[in-house]
Amino acid sequence: MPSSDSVRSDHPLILEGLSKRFGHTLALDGVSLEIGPGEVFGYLGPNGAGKTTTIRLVLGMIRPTAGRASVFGLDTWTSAVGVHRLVGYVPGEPSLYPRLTGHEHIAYLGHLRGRDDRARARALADRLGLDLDRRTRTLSRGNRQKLAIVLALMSEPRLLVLDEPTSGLDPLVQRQFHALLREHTESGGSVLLSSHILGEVQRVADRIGVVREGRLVAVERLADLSGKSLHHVRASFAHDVRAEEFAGVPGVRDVTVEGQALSCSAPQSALDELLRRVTAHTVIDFECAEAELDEMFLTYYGGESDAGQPAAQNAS
Ligand SMILES: Nc1ncnc2c1ncn2[C@@H]1O[C@H](COP(=O)(O)OP(=O)(O)OP(=O)(O)O)[C@@H](O)[C@H]1O
Repeated sequence: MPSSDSVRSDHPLILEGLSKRFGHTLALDGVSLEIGPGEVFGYLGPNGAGKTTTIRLVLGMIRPTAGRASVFGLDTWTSAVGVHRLVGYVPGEPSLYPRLTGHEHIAYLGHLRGRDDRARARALADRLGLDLDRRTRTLSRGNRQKLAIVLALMSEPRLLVLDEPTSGLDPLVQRQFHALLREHTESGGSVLLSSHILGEVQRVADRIGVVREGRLVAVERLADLSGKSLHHVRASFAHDVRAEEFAGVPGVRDVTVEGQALSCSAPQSALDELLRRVTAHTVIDFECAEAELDEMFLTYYGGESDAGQPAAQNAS
């Protein structure tokens, strides 16, 4: 039988009853979670839910009020230096030295870490289309984000912690970035990916945790969550339509029809049938947009704070 410590040291990340209080604010309230080798865990929540607080605890930047976080068995507060060797971090707003170039950042970090990752960093920059010769103060937000990704990935960390990493990246670069994440997980690396946008994590995550008011209210496999993601649908037709035609689709809600215009909300699982009914008519305009995550919370995890408890028990 392996000892409990050796079990822990196999785990890229374990949160156990992790809580953080700032004065009167309980920013994080007893979050427990395990991320396995090769797993991408999407950590979703609206603004102020506690995502950044969790990341700061995972990186050992702040001390838990209760509970603990460990990375490969190392307590992130008491062994922060060891943890930093294993973790690559991409912040939402990278803090870079404005007068240094990309190359100089790479050399500086390599010096701090005592290793030479320049060749790998150059290869990463090439794939992302980043010019390492420019001073970072002249870089666009997207290029600053690319540099942060290069700096986090170049040392081949075993756990990547990403805070809304693709918010400044164009779709082509996002695709490259997702390919890099896949390579990372295929070689056994793990990812904690925090975001308030479901779409951002949906493309890459294996499991998704929903955090609200400091509590983990649900943990689900991606396949189960995607059927629930809520969409707003609007359509204009060449002639009058009746609300009943659309209201009959299971899951479709808030159906309103005003003359020739339909609007309603539908979970992803209902879109196919809804579209069939829409295209039975002559469509002159159509719009389908994923609802903001906050709204999805209100729909599936809102109301009573215990709404997501059964799902939360699946946290493993
Ligand atoms: N240093 C601090 N002092 C006081 N309150 C804080 C501090 N840091 C965070 N909080 C509070 O803790 C709660 C959680 O904040 P946190 O930044 O973790 O949320 P978040 O999910 O990352 O939100 P966002 O997406 O807006 O970054 C908020 O109510 C926030 O105001």
